[in-house]
Amino acid sequence: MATPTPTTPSPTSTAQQPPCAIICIGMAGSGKTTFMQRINAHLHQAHQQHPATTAPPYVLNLDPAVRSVPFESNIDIRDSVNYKEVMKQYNLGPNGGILTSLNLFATKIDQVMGLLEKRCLPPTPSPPTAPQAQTPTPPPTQAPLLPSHILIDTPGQIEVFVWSASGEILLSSLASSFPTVIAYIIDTPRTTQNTSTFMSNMLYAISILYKTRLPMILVFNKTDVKDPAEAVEWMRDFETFQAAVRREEDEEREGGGYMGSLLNSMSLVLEEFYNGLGVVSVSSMTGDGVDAFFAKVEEKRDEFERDYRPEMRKRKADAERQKADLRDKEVGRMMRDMKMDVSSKAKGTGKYAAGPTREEPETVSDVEAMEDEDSDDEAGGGMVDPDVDAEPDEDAMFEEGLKARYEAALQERQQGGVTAKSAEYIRRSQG
Ligand SMILES: Nc1nc2c(ncn2[C@@H]2O[C@H](COP(=O)(O)OP(=O)(O)OP(=O)(O)O)[C@@H](O)[C@H]2O)c(=O)[nH]1
Repeated sequence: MATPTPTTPSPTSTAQQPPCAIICIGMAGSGKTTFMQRINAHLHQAHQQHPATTAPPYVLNLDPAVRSVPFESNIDIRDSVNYKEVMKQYNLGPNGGILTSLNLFATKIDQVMGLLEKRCLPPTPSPPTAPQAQTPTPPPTQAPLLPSHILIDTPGQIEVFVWSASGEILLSSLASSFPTVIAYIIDTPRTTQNTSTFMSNMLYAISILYKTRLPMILVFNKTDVKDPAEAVEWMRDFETFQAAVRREEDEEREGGGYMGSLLNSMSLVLEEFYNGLGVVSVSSMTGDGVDAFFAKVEEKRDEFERDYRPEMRKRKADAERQKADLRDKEVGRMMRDMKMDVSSKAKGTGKYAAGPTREEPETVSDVEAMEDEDSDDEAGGGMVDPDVDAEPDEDAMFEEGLKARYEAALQERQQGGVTAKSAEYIRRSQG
């Protein structure tokens, strides 16, 4: 099998640009792993041809159930989680095993992201130090080339990855550090068999798009077996699709009815969705269309920076604002509770009531004696006891200090961030 030479020396980006993360998602057997192998080989080849300007990709395998991976991964979920052992230990079936393995892996997301950022992002410049006399400045060293792409293979059970808490943690963590694009791999021969299979696959893609809110490229794979031109035409022109539906109905002379009209209505609704998608035809077997795929990735990278990143920042800022509001409310509530405690203490009704309790008078002479005591107290009332006067200030300072500490503690707890909190949630749910 002839391997085509990459025509674009750098389908890749400039050296110090953060790499684009490409997440390969697709139904079981659609060819994700073969596609990963192909684009990985393509980037390695580009690196060999232009070692001074391009670096090899950084590769992650997130499929815990795959027996062997035909490419070398820098991070492999199987190194930290034993899928078979997980199934045995938790008494799970294959899907539960994959889900639990992903959950266990997601508890290490901080380490994974730390590693990714260390390997794939330029080092943050250290703060300038005061210039010292006689110390010659060392010549600037050449920064190592950064990978232009991060490639991620996922399990074939799409729902397990996309709709799980761990999948969400992995995706959102990646997207918060790198421009991220989803490559939705489609098994062209199977998907374009008929209009309803095609529509089912498109609905799957749309649900992933809306769930992840990341730019998406539809990769029609296995084009060496079947040309996706007809399916692409169905996306571009809904009338062609509706004509195909009618043709199928005529041929089958059954089914028609609601199915045909449902497909027709959906083709109208989906027109908007198709417009936002990148579509490429690829053969992972022959390498056909890989250059076009990387060109599309660059387009989507720009789209991510232009549309998705500001949207992500806005969502993050909203979440931060909500957290801050919640924190203020909690502090307010606590301070109100404390004030109630203090006032009940002042009235002497609580168990910490201030001062010695007074005995109840039993006789008239007792009452007279007590009144005398009171008037004696009042006589000296003009004198201000400095200790008594200082009390409210001390209380206020104590209250302020407590409030500050409480706010700091709340902030610290909340700054544990989504990932740590979610990881904690997963850990608990595993228990
Ligand atoms: N003819 C042809 N076959 C392909 C192509 N891409 C993948 N295949 C075949 O499709 C089958 C499935 O490919 P995989 O790469 O294992 O698919 P996958 O999506 O990773 O599968 P899961 O890991 O089970 O989800 C294999 O037999 C591949 O050889 C292609 O472009 N052309």
